[in-house]
Amino acid sequence: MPDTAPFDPQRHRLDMQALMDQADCLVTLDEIERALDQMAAEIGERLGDELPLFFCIMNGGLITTGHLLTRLGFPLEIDYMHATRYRGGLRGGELFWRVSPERPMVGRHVVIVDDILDEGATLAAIINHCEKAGAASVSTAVLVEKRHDRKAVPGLRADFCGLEVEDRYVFGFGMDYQGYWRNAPGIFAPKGL
Ligand SMILES: O=P(O)(O)OC[C@H]1O[C@H](OP(=O)(O)OP(=O)(O)O)[C@H](O)[C@@H]1O
Ligand SMILES: Nc1nc2[nH]cnc2c(=O)[nH]1
Repeated sequence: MPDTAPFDPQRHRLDMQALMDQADCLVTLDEIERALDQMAAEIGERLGDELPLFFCIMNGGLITTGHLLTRLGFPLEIDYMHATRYRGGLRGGELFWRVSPERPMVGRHVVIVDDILDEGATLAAIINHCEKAGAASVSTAVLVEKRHDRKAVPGLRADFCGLEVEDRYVFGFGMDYQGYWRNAPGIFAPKGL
C-alpha cells in the first residue's frame, strides 16, 4: 500500500537525527580521503593515457565520483547513468533503469564509478550493458566493497576499490538510509543493524 499520509518533516527529522546520533562510524572522512587518493593514483597509472569515459552511477555514486575525479590529473569525460536495485529500501531487488546511458561507448575505455559493491548485481548488469554497447574496456571503481559471500557473481570485485566494510547496512558519503544521510561525512551503520 502506498503511504498516503502527509509528509511530516519534523517527525522524519527527529527519526533521522536519532539514527545518526546512535550510529556507529565505520570509516572516518580522513580514511575516505586517503582511500580516494590511492584509488586515483591507481586509475591514473592504468588509464591516464586512454581519454577514458567515466560514468557516475546515480544516486549513490555522486559523491564518490565528484571527490575521485577531481583527483585525476589527465583529460577525461564524465557522464552518468541511473540504475537502482534498492529504491530507498534496505534489501536489493530487480535492477531498475531510471536513466540508461545514451553516449556512444564504442571503442571507449569506460570506467563505472559507484559508492558500494554489495551483492554486485548492479555492477554486473552495468558491466554487461557497457560491454554490449561496444566499450573497448570496462573498469569499475567503488569506494567500498562489503565483505560477505553472497556476491551475484562469485568472486566479483571492483578493479579499483578504496575500502572494505563489514556486512552491515551502511550510509554516508553517497549512500542513503531511507533516502537520507547521503551527505554524511564518513561511513556509518545504524545501531543494531
Ligand atoms: O551491489 P548491489 O547489492 O547491487 O548494490 C549496490 C548498489 O546499491 C546502491 O544503489 P541503490 O539501488 O540503493 O540506488 P541509489 O544509488 O539511488 O541509492 C549503490 O549505490 C549501488 O549502486
Ligand atoms: N545505502 C546503502 N546502499 C546499499 N546498496 C547496497 N548495499 C548498500 C548499503 O549497505 N547501504
